[in-house]
Amino acid sequence: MTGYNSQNDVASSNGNQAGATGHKSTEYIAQENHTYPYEMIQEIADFLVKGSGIRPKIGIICGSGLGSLADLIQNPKVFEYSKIPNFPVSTVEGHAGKLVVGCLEGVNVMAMQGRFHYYEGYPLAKCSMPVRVMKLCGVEYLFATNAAGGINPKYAVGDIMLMHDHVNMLGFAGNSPLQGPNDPRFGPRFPALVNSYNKDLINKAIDISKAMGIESSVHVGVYSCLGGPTYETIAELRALRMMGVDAVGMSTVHEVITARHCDMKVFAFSLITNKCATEYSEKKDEEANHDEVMAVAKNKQKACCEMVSRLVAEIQKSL
Ligand SMILES: O=P(O)(O)O[C@@H]1C[C@H](O)[C@@H](CO)O1
Ligand SMILES: Nc1nc2[nH]cnc2c(=O)[nH]1
Repeated sequence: MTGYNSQNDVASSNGNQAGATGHKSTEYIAQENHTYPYEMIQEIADFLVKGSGIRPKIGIICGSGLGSLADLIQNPKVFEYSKIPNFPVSTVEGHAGKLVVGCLEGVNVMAMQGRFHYYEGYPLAKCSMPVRVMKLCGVEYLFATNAAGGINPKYAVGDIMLMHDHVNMLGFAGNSPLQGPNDPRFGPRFPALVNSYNKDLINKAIDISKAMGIESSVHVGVYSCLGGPTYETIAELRALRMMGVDAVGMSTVHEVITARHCDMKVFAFSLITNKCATEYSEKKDEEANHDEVMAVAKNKQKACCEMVSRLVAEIQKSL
């Protein structure tokens, strides 16, 4: 271990502060931005590969209430986040805080039962750090799932939206998981994000939805991530709709950015857990709440699990 702890007080690591030239070292700037050096990510990846004896090809991030996706995994080796060196811990209900490594449909996979959100107090680089860990474990495909509010009036609660693009509201505000010094071993300084969501995987998922008989409740749309933890105001929802956003949440975008930066193929979907009101109303039952989000996710976990395992089986055919 390098001994570096991203939660350390930056000022206490005086060895890395501005030198005689007045310039801050790259390592110091990395610490200041709470980014993880490549070597530290490598150490976490080595710990997981050694501990599981597996090099996963697909990484899965389970959204709120969708942790049962990881229960599909055969011969699972389970790592509690608190036992993984330098890993953050999950603090949100519906995010168990476990990493499950094993086999799904004949493919080695790694699933996060619990992700890290910006509103938990973690900087974006820390929220999406596990994606880099996945990469160094050998992961080539990222499957990211989330619970989201449906803004598109055609979406119903319980529908699935396959993400084909996103609007990065945190990025509009100047925040990025790639902020700070760039390590080219992960990817380029200025990555392009057009075609971030793999078209082939989206098409396969559409075919799967037809085979499952659920195509009328599966859509292809645009997701936007806000910082949370508040749900949106009516004015914000109207603005998002005008921007072409179909579903809104508090995650995924920074994970996708990190995955594309290191050239992973990305598939992502939102489970629509609530309809976002765009008209003013005093009715309490029209307000979004996390209990409803969790209940809908629990109800729909079977379909979500089937979608994921069938898509993994499709990937297996092409390996
Ligand atoms: O982790 P995801 O994006 O699935 O969770 C969503 C966003 C918040 O964490 C929570 C709000 O209910 O659900
Ligand atoms: N931001 C946001 N996140 C959600 N997660 C589940 N539902 C919602 C929602 O309506 N808004």
